[in-house]
Amino acid sequence: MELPPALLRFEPHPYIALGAPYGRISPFCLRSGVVERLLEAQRILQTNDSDLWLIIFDAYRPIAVQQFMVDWTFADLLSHFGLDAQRLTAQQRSELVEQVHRFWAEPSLDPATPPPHSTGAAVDLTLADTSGKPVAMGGEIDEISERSSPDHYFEDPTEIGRRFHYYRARLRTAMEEAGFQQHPGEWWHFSYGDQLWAFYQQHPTAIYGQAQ
Ligand SMILES: C[C@@H](N)C(=O)N[C@H](C)C(=O)O
Ligand SMILES: [Zn+2]
Repeated sequence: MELPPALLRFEPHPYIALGAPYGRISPFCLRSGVVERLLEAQRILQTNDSDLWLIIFDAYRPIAVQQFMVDWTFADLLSHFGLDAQRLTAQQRSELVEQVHRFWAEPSLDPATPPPHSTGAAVDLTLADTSGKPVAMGGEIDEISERSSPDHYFEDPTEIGRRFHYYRARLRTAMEEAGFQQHPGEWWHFSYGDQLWAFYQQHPTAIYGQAQ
């Protein structure tokens, strides 16, 4: 189902802005059981701090878009390091591919291993203030760096580091209390009912497979 207006979203959608092939499909869709839990997470968040809101960065992602974003991220890394795709050594290529797949799931077409967002059960999100502006979390969503680890600022003694950790903890606590599982390497990625959730929650199987 389409996300309700009670949940803020990034506009324009970041991957549509990059030209990702959604066709007529909305990226702001999720399983209804997942939407209910998101609303519950926002309610929990606001019982502790009424000035904070959830803001959705990305939700449902067709496999063609997963492939597009894997290719886009590879090209972005090439340009970041000033490398030419035609002149890569085998080792350089495999190191770049490994970096991409530390953050992006394989765009698998096998129904037994669907990419998380293709199930409609995974969501990338952050916190916003009362004006709808995303809160500084000490790293950008989709950033390929050590800062993306949820506990990156855990022992940071600086005031700003403590603030980043505080907001990351607020997001995680609200989402976990509503039943979500956080990705161990990405502070912004949560799911309910997909394979990653089942693995960490020791649930015998995922609740949701690839959505059509
Ligand atoms: C990179 C991020 N947007 C993301 O969603 N990562 C997970 C692991 C995925 O690709 O499903
Ligand atoms: Zn994600």
